Amino acid sequence: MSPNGARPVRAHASVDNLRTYLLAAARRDPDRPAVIQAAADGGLETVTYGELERRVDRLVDALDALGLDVGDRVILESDTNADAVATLLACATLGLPFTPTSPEVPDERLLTIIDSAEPALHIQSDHGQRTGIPETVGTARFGPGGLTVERAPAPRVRRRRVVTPIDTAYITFTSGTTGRPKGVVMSHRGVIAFLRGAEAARLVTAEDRVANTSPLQFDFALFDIGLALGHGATLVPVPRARLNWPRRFLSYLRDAGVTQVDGVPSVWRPVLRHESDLLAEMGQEGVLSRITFSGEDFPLDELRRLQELLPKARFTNGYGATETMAASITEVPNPLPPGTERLSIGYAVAGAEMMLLGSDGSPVDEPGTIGEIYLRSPSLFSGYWRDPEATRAVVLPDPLHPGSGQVVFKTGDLAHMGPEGELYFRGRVDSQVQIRGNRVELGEVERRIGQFAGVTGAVAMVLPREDGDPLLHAFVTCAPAGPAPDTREVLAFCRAALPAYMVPHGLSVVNEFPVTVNGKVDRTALAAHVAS
Ligand SMILES: Nc1ncnc2c1ncn2[C@@H]1O[C@H](COS(=O)(=O)NC(=O)C[C@H](N)c2cccc(Br)c2)[C@@H](O)[C@H]1O
Repeated sequence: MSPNGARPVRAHASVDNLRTYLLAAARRDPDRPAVIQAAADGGLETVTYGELERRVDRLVDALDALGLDVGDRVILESDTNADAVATLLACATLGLPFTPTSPEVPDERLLTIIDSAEPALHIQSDHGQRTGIPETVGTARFGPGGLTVERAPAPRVRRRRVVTPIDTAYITFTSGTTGRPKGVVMSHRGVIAFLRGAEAARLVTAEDRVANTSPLQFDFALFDIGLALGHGATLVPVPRARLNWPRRFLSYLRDAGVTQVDGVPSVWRPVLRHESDLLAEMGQEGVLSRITFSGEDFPLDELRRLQELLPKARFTNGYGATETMAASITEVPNPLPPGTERLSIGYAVAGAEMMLLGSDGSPVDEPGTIGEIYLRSPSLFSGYWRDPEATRAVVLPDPLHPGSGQVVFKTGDLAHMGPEGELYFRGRVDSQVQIRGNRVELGEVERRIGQFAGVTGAVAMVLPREDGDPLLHAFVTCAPAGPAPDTREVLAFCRAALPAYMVPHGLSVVNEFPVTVNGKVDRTALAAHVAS
């Protein structure tokens, strides 16, 4: 509280603020490396925890001078790097919710987000290319030299005094399967609760160098920042240009001394296809000690090939949704036991609990029976931005104690329980399709096709049709060396193991699967492929 009770010059961050949590290591050992990143001259540069904190505080002063109030939104558009991290920490210090986005997000999507979030400020890096930000939004740039304001935000009255743990740390807009982006509002308390829960998984020590390969608007990137800095380790953001060149990607990891790589399964596809020898060499060196993946099922044949090349590495399957940051972190045996059909998503992280409910809302505790995952978690989001109806659809009264005021998160994911209560992902509720009156889990079809010799990946979907039943169609990628698999043989292979209604009506061989900006397989783009 300010001494004479007058409006404070700036709200001060209390306990449990993203900035205090992520810069704790700067107290202990300011000279340790916080970020190792690509330098302008093409080499690498290190930013220590002490230097990072200095940049944060300089940005706090500059942002504070703009007179924004706790809760005023800031769009942070950048690749992941030390100055982007400093900027989001400066926002956290002042209680300014940041909406992370990245340069490759198309203009019209950014404008949709701006229209919804009504931010006070858009900040991009010194060399950011974005133009056309609406006049109602202030604009600024950040860099190692601090903040440059191009257009000051409209003045406003400051009403808040303290940034509390339940204030919003970030609002990240998910594309959402329904198309209209939904703003996931995450509080400081929520994101810190998940990061604390993840600490119990002991993924990282202070000596680790954690490579982030996700774009900033994907909360996997925020997790990587939190995981690395929260443990006093070193974050190594991988420039997107490097990700598309497997050789440059691997040499970057090697040059930076990366010990862990976090990313969605698709980041490994080009490496497996073009640079398996170099990866095998690195596997023998034993520097890469952990691979953490999340976002979607890791196709098992690709995972097995990755494990063969990295026999000394540990593998971690991170499962969960942005609405709770995530839910579980599960060690994957390396090598996968032969005959493994599915990866476990284990148990919720410390402090949270997953349970299965049947479509009638009653608990499912019979091993093997499919139910929908409901999550009880302190990292539950505050709700969808300006969309109470969508919020009410997924934040539900605790099914075990409906009158208690307790709520759980309805994940929309299906799973079955194993013998010890560990869960196995069985697809999304909305990826169950009806084919000729039969319920089909597309993942089952994909799994069968993926077992066909020479097929390296399979995606199944129903293609809408004006008249008659929707048609089941499959897309496959195949090994670059071998011949393209014969469609008739693949469909016969499916018929040998699947009921007729689960056998695709058509099959298309594609060179590679298109991916969304977050790196997940882009099913919409695939469907358009057939329509074209
Ligand atoms: N490991 C899996 N196996 C299978 N299906 C997965 C996995 N992880 C997700 N999914 C699917 O993706 C949905 C959710 O998508 S999301 O909101 O974009 N979030 C994400 O993908 C990433 C997630 N926020 C996250 C962020 C940081 C760390 C971790 Br650790 C996880 C889930 O509901 C699942 O359907």
